[in-house]
Amino acid sequence: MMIGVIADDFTGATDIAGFLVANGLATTQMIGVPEAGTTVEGDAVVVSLKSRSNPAGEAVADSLAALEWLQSLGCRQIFQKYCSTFDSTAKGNIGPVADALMAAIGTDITVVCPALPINGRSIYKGYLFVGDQLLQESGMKDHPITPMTDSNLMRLMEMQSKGRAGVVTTATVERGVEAVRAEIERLRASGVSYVVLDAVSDAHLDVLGQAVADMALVTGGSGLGAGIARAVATGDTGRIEELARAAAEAGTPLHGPGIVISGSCSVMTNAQVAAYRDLAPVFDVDVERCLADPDAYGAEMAEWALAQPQDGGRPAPLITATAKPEVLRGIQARYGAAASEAVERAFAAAARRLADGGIVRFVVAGGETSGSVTQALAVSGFAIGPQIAPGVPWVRAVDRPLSLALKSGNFGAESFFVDCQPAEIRAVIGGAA
Ligand SMILES: Nc1ncnc2c1ncn2[C@@H]1O[C@H](COP(=O)(O)OP(=O)(O)O)[C@@H](O)[C@H]1O
Ligand SMILES: O=C(O)[C@@H](O)C(=O)COP(=O)(O)O
Repeated sequence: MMIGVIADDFTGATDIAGFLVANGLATTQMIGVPEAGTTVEGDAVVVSLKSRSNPAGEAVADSLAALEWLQSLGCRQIFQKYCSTFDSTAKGNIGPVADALMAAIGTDITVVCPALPINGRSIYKGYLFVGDQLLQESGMKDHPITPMTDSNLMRLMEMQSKGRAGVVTTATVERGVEAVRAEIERLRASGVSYVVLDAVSDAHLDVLGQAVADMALVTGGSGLGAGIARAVATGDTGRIEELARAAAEAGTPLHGPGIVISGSCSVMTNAQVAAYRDLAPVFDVDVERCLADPDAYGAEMAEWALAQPQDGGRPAPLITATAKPEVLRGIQARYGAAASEAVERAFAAAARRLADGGIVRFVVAGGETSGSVTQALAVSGFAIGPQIAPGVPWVRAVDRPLSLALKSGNFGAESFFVDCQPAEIRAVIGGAA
């Protein structure tokens, strides 16, 4: 096994797994840390944790347990995967987890690179941009759990971790692989532990992937994962085609009734919900009812969805808690973090009942939301299929007949929920081919 990934949420895990497969590495995604002794074949394995927003001590313990299992498989590189919008404030978990992984692995240096240019996340002089905006000016400033008010990755890492941070700038990246390696070494010798890597294009990620392919620990987003995969994959086009065929077979969504569950409040998910609302039956979640009795209310959502006909070209029903920033601010001012937790718990209860009721295709928007839903479905791992949009592959549960599309908050086009419908339904309601 070459690469072991520890992902801090479930959409992040499917995101990087999809890019590793697309760039030539046979990859399996595990849900939580498998029992000791569990073995997996392939070039890469991704452990999905739900550790982005829990207390740092828990995130560290879960990540170290994942590390131990990955080391038992003989992984020669560990990849700490977090969000391309960093999703980690001054008190966040990325620094504490990175500190703990460095100590456990026995290294004094790692890199920090959440860039994902294909989805508009780029890093310039250590500042993270989302599209044309600094991270702190993007929709991420209003995130319900991790509002991002700083865009400087060096500052964020130094606030969260024990180490000092430095940066390899675009100018160095453009001088090539050896220049990047030399700069990382120079920074290490000067006492830096966290080297932020600038990247504004896939060409930069190619250079970076080659430069860090031999490091024991790297940290970042799926863009760096793709760069490393391109650097270490055999380059044999036959093998890449064979992997693509295997992925298509493993990941092709199952036929049968589906559901769309949306718990992300991102700008893009708001637009996707608005677009799908005109086409499909919709259940708008009442947060107060989630707070009052999440399990009973979740079951009620599921009964509503199961009663919606899906024959005759009708799209899957949508259950949504997605709210605009001003509405969310009101809810949070009134109920605090309990509101988000209650919504997640209600979605978990709904998911269990939906699967028991025969739903075989789950499209879920939001990382925390996807974590709750997937954990409720009690699956142990995913085979990774083709990407619906960059960073969102179809995945197939390995131990039950379930297909899932776990969508990161800001990923996918406005038509994403339509794009996830079977071809015969898209032919009726429109959407991508
Ligand atoms: N209307 C709402 N009120 C309060 N919290 C909400 C509401 N809708 C969703 N949430 C919560 O917001 C969080 C969104 O996070 P997540 O699912 O990770 O989305 P994203 O991928 O956009 O970060 C979840 O915990 C979800 O339960
Ligand atoms: O890099 C990304 O944006 C994703 O891989 C990711 O981590 C998704 O997290 P959410 O936005 O919370 O879904």
